[in-house]
Amino acid sequence: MSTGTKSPLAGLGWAVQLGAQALEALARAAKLPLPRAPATVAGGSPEDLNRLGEWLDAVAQSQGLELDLRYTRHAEVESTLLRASPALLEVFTAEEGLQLIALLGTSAARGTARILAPDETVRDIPLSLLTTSVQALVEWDLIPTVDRVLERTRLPEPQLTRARKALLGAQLANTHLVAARTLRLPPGAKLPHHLGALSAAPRVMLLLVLAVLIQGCVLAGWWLMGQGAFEGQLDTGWLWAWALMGLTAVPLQAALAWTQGTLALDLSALLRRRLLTGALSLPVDEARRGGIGEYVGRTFESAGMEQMALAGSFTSLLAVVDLSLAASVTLSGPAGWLGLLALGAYCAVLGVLVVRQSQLFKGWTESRVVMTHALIERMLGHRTRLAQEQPSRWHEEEDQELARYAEASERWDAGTARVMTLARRGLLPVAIIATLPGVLAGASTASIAVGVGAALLGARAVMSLAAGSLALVGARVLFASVRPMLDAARLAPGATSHDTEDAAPQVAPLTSGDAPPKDQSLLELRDVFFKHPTSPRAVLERTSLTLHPGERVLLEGPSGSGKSTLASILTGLRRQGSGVVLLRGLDMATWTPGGWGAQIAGAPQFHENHIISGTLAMNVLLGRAWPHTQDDLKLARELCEELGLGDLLQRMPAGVLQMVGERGWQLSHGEQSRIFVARALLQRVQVVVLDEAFGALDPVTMRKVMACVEARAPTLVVIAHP
Ligand SMILES: Nc1ncnc2c1ncn2[C@@H]1O[C@H](COP(=O)(O)OP(=O)(O)OP(=O)(O)O)[C@@H](O)[C@H]1O
Repeated sequence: MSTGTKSPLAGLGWAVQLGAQALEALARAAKLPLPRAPATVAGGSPEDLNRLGEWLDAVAQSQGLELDLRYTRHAEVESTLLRASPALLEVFTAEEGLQLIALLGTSAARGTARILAPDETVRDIPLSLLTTSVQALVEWDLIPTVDRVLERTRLPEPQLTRARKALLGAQLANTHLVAARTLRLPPGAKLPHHLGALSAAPRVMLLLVLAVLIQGCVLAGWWLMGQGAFEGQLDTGWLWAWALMGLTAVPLQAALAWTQGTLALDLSALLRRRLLTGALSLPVDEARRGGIGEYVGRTFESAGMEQMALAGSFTSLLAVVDLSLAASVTLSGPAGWLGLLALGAYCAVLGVLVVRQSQLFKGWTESRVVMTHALIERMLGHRTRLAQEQPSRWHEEEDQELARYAEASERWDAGTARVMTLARRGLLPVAIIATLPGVLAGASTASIAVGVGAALLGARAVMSLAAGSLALVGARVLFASVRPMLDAARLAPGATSHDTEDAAPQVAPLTSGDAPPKDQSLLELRDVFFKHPTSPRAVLERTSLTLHPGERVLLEGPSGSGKSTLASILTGLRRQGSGVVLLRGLDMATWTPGGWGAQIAGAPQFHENHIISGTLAMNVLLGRAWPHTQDDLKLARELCEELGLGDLLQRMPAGVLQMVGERGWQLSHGEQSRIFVARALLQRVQVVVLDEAFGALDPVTMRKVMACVEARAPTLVVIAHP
């Protein structure tokens, strides 16, 4: 495929070994915050190009950032690149092989891409060139075949190039590839950093300016009309001026809606990402405390919070602009300072009523959360209750919960109706009373008209402000129930690195598969103590354990003695109460959760583990980078066969790509437990911890599984009953 000519991308791509520098330069150019002390990543450069993605993820994490994969079809690479920046791209050229491109931006109109070259100069290149180089990642092994076909056609250039492109496009129509890795802040990064990255402050300023301009146009229009009418010269010129003011407001209104809509979308996406990350990072005991029902309840509440917070903030913001204009018009009307005082006092009364509403909303929300929790519990325990509970008791609690909910709803609705009616109708009479002294003192007709206009404007602003404030107090109440999840997002990988100004450096995932020398300890526990907050006695007391590379350890103990608790500490799911836990000589506190997880994997007890709805391959390769490579799929098949699942694979029409889980092929107890073992073994970690993983297996299968685990796990901890 070599043409002997210089590649158009020559000198513009970063060598793969310079991936860390490329990421840092890209982050700086894209104005993303970098930590003062980046975390350590073992292995300065990727040793295995098949694991380049994992290595880049680890580097991004060490810099307090994350890479979001833009996985797309061959034909859609260009449209994906248009929305991907800032991003790191893997490209393939015949002359330089695999390289990285730091993409800063794209322009669809000009068809160009702005990239950061290794000498840190910014260059514009054709977007099509970038697209072709990305597509070449999956094309290169097809090109010789396509060229052989085209050779016989003896097509001249440029038809030959076009024909090659068309043939490759047709062949690879359903092939997926990673078009780009977008560099962004992890969801758990500090809120000001996220708001800065979204340019939230200038966008809010723009909103305010647009709102003032729109109201200015409306007021100017009415002033023109009023002026013309009262001076008796309402000719066509005045009407044109009025119409012009009205028309000017139309594009401004469209710009306002666009700015508000796009900002709301960005903020809502940020909130959802943060919630999702938080839900997955909740400490295991905290997540369990409320149970699955409370989890689901909180998720529902988060949707309500998002809606109320966004709608409430925008409505209140625009209402404040309207109210300020209404106040200034009131001042120039016959009511003057008295009118302003009346407006202020009225807003204060409404404010008190709105705050009172928050108590009612809290009660309503609590009864709703209790109801959701109870409903989920009932659904989960449905069969048990059908079989074992007295039918007469089935709906007893449900009826009581419903009655409490209906009562709380009624109180909230009645209160809201009162506030809104007062906001809608109450200000006008107050404004008229405040205007009376001015009118009696002989104010002119024009001045009275201004007073009426101010009252109408004020009434509208007060109504919007009341609606916005009600939504905001509601959002505040819901925030309290969603807060644990939002806070937990800060525990997610990469999220803590920006806060390391005085904290200890964190160790990001080590991508190197090297184990320490055999005489050095790999994992060490010294005098570990652990107690559940709700329990008076400790589960683990002065527990010590040293594990060297390659060792096989069997942990036995009676039921309730703390074996699973110890396993959860080893796998990093729980932090010990006191004592020392060292991995490769480094204390647990110095590792990021991702860094620890990249070294030790565990298969939790059966009832704690889960088959995810998806393909069998996805279930066993859960710990590997997405998308799966052909090598990964081959290994997954091999391992399943070693674990005695070969027969199952043959029965499944789609083999390892068969859908399993709740909505797919229903796996038996023993099959599921072997999938859990395969999942732990395929994580490319140094230590595998299996917690009662063989309980559901017959003796022959168990021997087979044990042999496979012995052969595959570099270092092994098996937990079992005596
Ligand atoms: N949230 C909690 N609050 C208080 N005690 C708890 C909590 N969770 C677990 N425990 C207790 O901690 C102890 C240790 O539990 P663990 O699951 O580690 O035991 P185990 O040795 O693995 O038992 P088994 O062999 O039966 O699985 C048990 O007595 C359990 O009841």
